[in-house]
Amino acid sequence: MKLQLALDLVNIEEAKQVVSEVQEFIDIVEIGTPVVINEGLRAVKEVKEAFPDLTVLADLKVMDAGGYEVLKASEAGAGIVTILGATDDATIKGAVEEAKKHGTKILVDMINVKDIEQRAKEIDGLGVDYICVHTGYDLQAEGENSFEQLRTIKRVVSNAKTAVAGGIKLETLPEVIAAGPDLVIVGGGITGKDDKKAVASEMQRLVKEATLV
Ligand SMILES: O=C(CO)[C@H](O)[C@H](O)COP(=O)(O)O
Repeated sequence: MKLQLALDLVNIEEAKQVVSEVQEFIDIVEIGTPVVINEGLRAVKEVKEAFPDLTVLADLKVMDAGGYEVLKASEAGAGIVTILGATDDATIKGAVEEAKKHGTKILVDMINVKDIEQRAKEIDGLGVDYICVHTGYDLQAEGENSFEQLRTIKRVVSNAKTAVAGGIKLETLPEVIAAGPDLVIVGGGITGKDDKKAVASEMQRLVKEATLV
């Protein structure tokens, strides 16, 4: 089980500052969609250059032109690129094909997919690396989370690894870990805390403990 830090509401300098505080406790650093919108793929490039030992995920949430967008993110240094599960199979296949040329991994974000079970089964046959259930900010604000969806994909996905994102906090992490995802993605649960190091350290401890069981 791995821990990914999601950076969403920062610029490049702030991103580097946060990563420098918690880098020893995380496996993957996500350059979130708002950061890419504000700063472009330069954010991926600069963070990868500053932290070459960390895998950088570019949260592009690709919906079309899968091959081209994966190419550009890979050139910038992304080790993982996100594609939306709600898009068509052709886009996902194009992304997977391009990713293989660069050794990049594809994480499919199932945000706003209505029939998670059916779509996860379909996507699991397309050669992607991760299938991720995700409750976005707008539904988090309505009190939703992805924990039940995580149990669903754990049941039906057999090729890809599983991931979960959306509002995970230190207090809810044990419930998430109990469902056994391969990747736990945490944004505000770390970045919103005064002592980011302490929270990230404790999260890493819980994730590692579960991995050893
Ligand atoms: O992709 C995202 C929003 O679309 C976030 O990166 C993801 O939800 C994790 O952040 P948080 O833990 O703050 O919800």
